[in-house]
Amino acid sequence: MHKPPLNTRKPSPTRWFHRLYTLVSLIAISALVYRHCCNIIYSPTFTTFLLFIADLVASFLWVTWQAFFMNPVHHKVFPENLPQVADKSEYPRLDVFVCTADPFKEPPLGVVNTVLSVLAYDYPMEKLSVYLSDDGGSQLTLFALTEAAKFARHWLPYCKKYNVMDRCPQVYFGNDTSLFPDTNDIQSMYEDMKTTIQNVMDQGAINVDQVKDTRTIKALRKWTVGFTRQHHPTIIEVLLKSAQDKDVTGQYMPNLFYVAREKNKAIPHHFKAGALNALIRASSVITNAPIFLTLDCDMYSNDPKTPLRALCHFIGPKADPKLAFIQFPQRFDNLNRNDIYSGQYVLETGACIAGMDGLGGTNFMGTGGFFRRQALIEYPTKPHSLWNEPKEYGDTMALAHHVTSCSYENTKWGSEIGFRYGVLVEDIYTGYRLQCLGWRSVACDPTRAAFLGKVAITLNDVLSQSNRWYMGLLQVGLSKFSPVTYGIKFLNPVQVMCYAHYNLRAFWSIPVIIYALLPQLALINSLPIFPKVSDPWFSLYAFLFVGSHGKDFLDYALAGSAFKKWWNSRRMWLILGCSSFPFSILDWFLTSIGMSTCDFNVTSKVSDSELSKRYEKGVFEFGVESPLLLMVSIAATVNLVAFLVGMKKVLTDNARFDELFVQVFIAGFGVVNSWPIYEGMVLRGDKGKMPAKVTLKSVCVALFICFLFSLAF
Ligand SMILES: O=c1ccn([C@@H]2O[C@H](COP(=O)(O)OP(=O)(O)O[C@H]3O[C@H](CO)[C@@H](O)[C@H](O)[C@H]3O)[C@@H](O)[C@H]2O)c(=O)[nH]1
Ligand SMILES: [Mn+2]
Repeated sequence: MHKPPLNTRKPSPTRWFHRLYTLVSLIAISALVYRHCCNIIYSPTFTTFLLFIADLVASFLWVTWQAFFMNPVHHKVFPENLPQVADKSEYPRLDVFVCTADPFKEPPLGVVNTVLSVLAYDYPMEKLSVYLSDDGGSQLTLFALTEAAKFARHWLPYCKKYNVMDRCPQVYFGNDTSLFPDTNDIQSMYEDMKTTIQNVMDQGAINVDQVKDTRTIKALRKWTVGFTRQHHPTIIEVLLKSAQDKDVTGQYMPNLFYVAREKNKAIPHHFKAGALNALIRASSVITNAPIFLTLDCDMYSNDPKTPLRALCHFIGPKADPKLAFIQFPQRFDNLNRNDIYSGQYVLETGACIAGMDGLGGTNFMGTGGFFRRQALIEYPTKPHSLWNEPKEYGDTMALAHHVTSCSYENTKWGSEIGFRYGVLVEDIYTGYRLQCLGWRSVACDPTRAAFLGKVAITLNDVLSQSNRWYMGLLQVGLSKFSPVTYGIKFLNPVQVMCYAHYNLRAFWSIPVIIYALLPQLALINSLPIFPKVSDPWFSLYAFLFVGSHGKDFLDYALAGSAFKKWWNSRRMWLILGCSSFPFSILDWFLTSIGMSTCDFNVTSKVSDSELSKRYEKGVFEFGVESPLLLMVSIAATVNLVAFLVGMKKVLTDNARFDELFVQVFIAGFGVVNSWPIYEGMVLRGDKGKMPAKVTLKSVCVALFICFLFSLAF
């Protein structure tokens, strides 16, 4: 019998345009490199050398960036055809892993909203299990989850009865919902749950004596004296058991588990990768679904049919047996209109994943990935036993406790199986290592986002998050598993370029810092360092600048973004280039010589209403004193000084215009981009302005740099 397709794969027609563009630009870049080489040979100065290095690094990153556009493909899925391909009873079981790590940075109310949104998936209930991993080891989180389990008994049948789309209750009740006969009832139940959770959060701790439910009391009593979040035994709680627990209409519920793996101060826990591996093992014992989904605690489900979309790749006669994971790109629901911090990563979560999809497999992004369990527990060719010990534990739960203990980690976990350890970006690293083993991956990017999460909304949070990411990426890029030396043996060379681009992106700081200071300092000292406007080489610079910015703008426009959003993204690249990126390199260096340990600083998902309001308005949030912000202000100040001095020079002496134009332009570009920084430094009076100390320090340092260089030139 002919079965309709579950998915299709189409190369994007835009690839021809990208390839042509890349070719033309490669010629221009070669000309630039030629010019630099001549300069180095015939007028070797410190300046020519620095400019050469800057352009060389920028060219490398630019060329590797083009790799993402060489062969984009789009996968489409047809969940509506599933009934003709498989009976519901044949659907595989599905485990969902939700990770949380800190009840004060990741409010439990948000966490349980995510949990509720996936519990309410349109999927056979007896096949669905949700595991919450709590690296914060917090009673608050467990308590919130028990409340959520009670509310779920009402919420799930309500969602199914009215076929609700927004199954995250916070979102559902936040929208103007259509009123059904029982909407008010369910809403007040939700509000009650919210108040109960809020109350214990306000107290900051749980008074077990105030809890009524005996099962919950028993669970909470596991937090004995001496229990800390860094040091405690495993806690696994079964909050809903599919075969027993029924919702208010008498239907079976999914399974729901709370897991806080054992922590021991003396044993590294490997952050999220460690948490996920503990869940893989615990769930292998308990439910052992062949497919699991990983989610960050802020990434709630925005579409109840998402697992069915994932099935379209995993089942059916044409399913790829070597498919390791399906990535649903990260999307966010709290972005402001023009996305001032460029948190959406428009291209990285759009064009780039389509690009890598066409080259052998999309990168894994940490959240929104449906995995074939087998891919993480064995080699594609060599079967590998999951257990390093015989199953002598009669009781499943005892075994589950055993496999989530720290001592269990003393195996191949993190090196050959499971999410890979040793770097701060376990996600992209694990995806990459799987691909090196011959596994493949695809992207699934439905019009309605499958998941929605939260972007960081203060500049410092954004910068320190990027600091962590790019440090983690460097850990891969500069290790023995670097795509350039290791990946190249297994992957498509163009895909290697993509990974190399991500892994080495922190070096973007080299051209940014050089271009943010050198032309400006030379300008202050009336030293021309670029071709005159009348020089034919000038047109090469103009072409490269306009060409690269124009292409980038076009890529954004094709992704449906407006000009301002694109502009903000360009600004963020400059900001990151002088703050997070150099710090990532420094961190990498300090860690590799053993002078620093890498730490996963969890991004805050809390936002007070004042802060959210300022973010909504699109003003930058500085607020805290931080070296990251200091770097940005220094660069901004140098550019302002240089621009003013330079303008005076070219206006008073017309003859100088020709030779100093490029430098005045670069300083001016810096000034325009730094506008929100100046506002934060001097024009604003609100709480989010740049702290006076940072402003003062940066002005002093900037003036000192200017002075120092006037001696050097
Ligand atoms: O020791 C830890 C630290 C973090 N987490 C969880 O990891 C997730 C991501 O942490 P977050 O602070 O939100 O980091 P982000 O930088 O926003 O996360 C992005 O980058 C991470 C590292 O590359 C990926 O794991 C994430 O999926 C991706 O969204 C959250 O659910 C945390 O609860 C843990 O479970 N244990
Ligand atoms: Mn996050």
